[in-house]
Amino acid sequence: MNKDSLFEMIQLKNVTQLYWDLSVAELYEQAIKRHEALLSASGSLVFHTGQYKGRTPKDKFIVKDQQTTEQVDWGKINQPFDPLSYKRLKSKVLSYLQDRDLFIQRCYACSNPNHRINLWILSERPIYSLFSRNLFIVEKDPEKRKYLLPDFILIHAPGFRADPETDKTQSGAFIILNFDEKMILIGGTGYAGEIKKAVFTVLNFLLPQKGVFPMHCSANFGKDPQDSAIFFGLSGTGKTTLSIDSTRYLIGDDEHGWDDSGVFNVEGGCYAKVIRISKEGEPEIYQAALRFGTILENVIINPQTREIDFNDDSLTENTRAAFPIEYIPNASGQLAGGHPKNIIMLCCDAFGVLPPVAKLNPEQALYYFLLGYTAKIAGTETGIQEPTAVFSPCFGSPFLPLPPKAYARMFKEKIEKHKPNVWLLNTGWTGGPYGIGKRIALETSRRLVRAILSGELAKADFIQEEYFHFSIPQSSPDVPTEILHPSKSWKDLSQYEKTARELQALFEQNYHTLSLT
Ligand SMILES: Nc1ncnc2c1ncn2[C@@H]1O[C@H](COP(=O)(O)OP(=O)(O)O)[C@@H](O)[C@H]1O
Ligand SMILES: C=C(OP(=O)(O)O)C(=O)O
Ligand SMILES: [Mn+2]
Repeated sequence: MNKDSLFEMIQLKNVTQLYWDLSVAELYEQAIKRHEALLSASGSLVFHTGQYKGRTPKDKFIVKDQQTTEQVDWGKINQPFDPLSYKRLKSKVLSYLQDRDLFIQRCYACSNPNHRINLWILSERPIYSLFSRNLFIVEKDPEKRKYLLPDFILIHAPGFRADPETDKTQSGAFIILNFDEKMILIGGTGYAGEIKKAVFTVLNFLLPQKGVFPMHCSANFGKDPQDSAIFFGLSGTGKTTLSIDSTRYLIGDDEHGWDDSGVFNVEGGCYAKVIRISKEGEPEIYQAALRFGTILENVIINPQTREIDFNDDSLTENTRAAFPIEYIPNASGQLAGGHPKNIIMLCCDAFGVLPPVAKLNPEQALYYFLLGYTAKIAGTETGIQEPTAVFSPCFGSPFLPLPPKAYARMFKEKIEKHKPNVWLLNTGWTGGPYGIGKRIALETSRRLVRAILSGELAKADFIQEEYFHFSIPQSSPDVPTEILHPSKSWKDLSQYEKTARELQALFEQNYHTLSLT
């Protein structure tokens, strides 16, 4: 593909210079030269995203074409965009890109060759070219890379702002997926996570068409690549942190597919939260975050010494490190593993009602998969901070174009066929709700995960919990038994019973609002 055919394909005109597949060092130079980023004392590259420091689901749209009209679960999450407005906005973005430099990375998503999707990521800024290089999979052979034709093109113009009135967007920012044209248009937002999650959303539409189950989960395996485990969970529940473990080999930290041969990573890199990260708690991520090639997003850096301060949350809690998966010492190298023997559903329960670990029967597994529960701490406003329950069906509703039942059906088929053990793991509060109890120590969650994955925990004695009816182990290696059951860890038993009943009612209410027929 040469410059002219690219221009013809996406009607791009008068770009000053096109930079194809720049290397890490070249992208560093470009980003620094343009004052987009600062070199840290340890070698990573720090950049700040401006107004947007997290995803904005209300700015995301899917263009209504024949295929999407019929198949997409339209509503609050999947918002339609009309093809004519898309055409107009796209030409505005393309005129904005005139007389600018443009950085292109040719890479792909899905490590399984049968499901590979080639991507061209075009950005006006070199830092996002480096992000794409780090997060997606890069063809090692430069000759092959040169001839990589795109299945999807992503045009990224963070400096362009839409006018909601004329452009039919919700704000100056937009993430628009066009399946007919096989294009993704992102503008007005500098949060790098939008790039990877937009591609994931595309795959959540395309993979099911081939009978592949796409999952918002992390994955790793033990000594045997067939002994794989997956960890479902909403943002902040521990997918990245708990799947990166010195006793296991990492397949991936966020997005996977499951087909007849097992699980495979969609990506080739990690996007780890680094707020208050410690060398002791998360040694693998900590060292990766400091390395040459890693991008640190919205992390604070000393303007003179160029030392990084991971404790500084003055820009956001959502500070991130983006690096290739090889930066994790025990990355598996093959980005794939067998059919999961264990499935762990993570939640961060700020009500402190769910036990640190519970075993689920297949029916309960399907119920919790559809529910997609976690609970967060409400914004830091003055006064009391009440935990708020979040329900995100299939642990990823912002990324799922199809109705939840489409993914639930695949989940059910997979667990019926491969019969994994399914567990619920609360990485949130214990001994009481937020404000009274405390967050379960990362080390405790790690021990529980190791006991699950070694097969040890399945051998424990279990008791059935009275509100939720799942099975709680009576003991687990190296974990104090009294923390395993909330009715024992809470000081105020009647308060526990009241909160448990309330949460149970919330679960039922939410489950019934899902249309599953
Ligand atoms: N018990 C725990 N289990 C897992 N993570 C914990 C725990 N306690 C605190 N954390 C912190 O919570 C965050 C979990 O985030 P992360 O692993 O990035 O979630 P995800 O990948 O699901 O978005 C990390 O910053 C981690 O240090
Ligand atoms: C990148 C994201 O995913 P996660 O927090 O699950 O790692 C995100 O939600 O923006
Ligand atoms: Mn993550």
